[in-house]
Amino acid sequence: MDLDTMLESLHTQGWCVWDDFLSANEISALLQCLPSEWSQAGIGRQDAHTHVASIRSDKIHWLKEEMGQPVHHYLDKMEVIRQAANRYLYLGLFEYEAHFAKYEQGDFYKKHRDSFRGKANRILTTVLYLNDQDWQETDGGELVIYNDDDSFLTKLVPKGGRLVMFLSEDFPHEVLPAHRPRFSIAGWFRLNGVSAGSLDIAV
Ligand SMILES: O=C(O)CCC(=O)C(=O)O
Ligand SMILES: [Fe+2]
Repeated sequence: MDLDTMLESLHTQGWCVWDDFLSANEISALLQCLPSEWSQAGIGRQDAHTHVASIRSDKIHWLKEEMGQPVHHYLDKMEVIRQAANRYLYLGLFEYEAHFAKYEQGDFYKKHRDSFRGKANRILTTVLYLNDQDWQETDGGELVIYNDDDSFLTKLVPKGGRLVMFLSEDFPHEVLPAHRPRFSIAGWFRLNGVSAGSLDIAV
């Protein structure tokens, strides 16, 4: 996979898988940047963090440039993707927000969409896996992606260096319970969220 193939896949099918997007060395450098403190993940931006536990049990920590050179390097690569997606797919992506996610044994994220039609804000979802290369199906934690009509599309093991991207509105997806600790960076390219006259920009 390269940038052109990625753009072509996003254009024709709305999703793509880029294996070895980062090398094993780049992944271990990112793992050195993992935070020591994690927050229980929420659902939705305005959500009061209620009823969350039945839907997702992962823990997250938002990425910041200051977290170190490997994070900086990752965000630089995402910036290249943002500009390419805007230039060739006219997606109008304005910014990128991303968090580390930690799924401990048994953790899951039930089927959901990352964005809802009409509230277009998150446009393009990215998930980069920070696990070993040899993650097996028996280790659980697969990402299952569905079509817009909820029919099964594909099931992907979260092996290290793999980058998955899909249009946030169009693909319901879920994370099956992990049988061993599972680390990732989940991110979203967003529009400049001017809604109801108020600016909604990730900080
Ligand atoms: O970790 C994954 O494979 C997907 C995570 C996800 O769906 C999310 O954070 O919204
Ligand atoms: Fe998601």
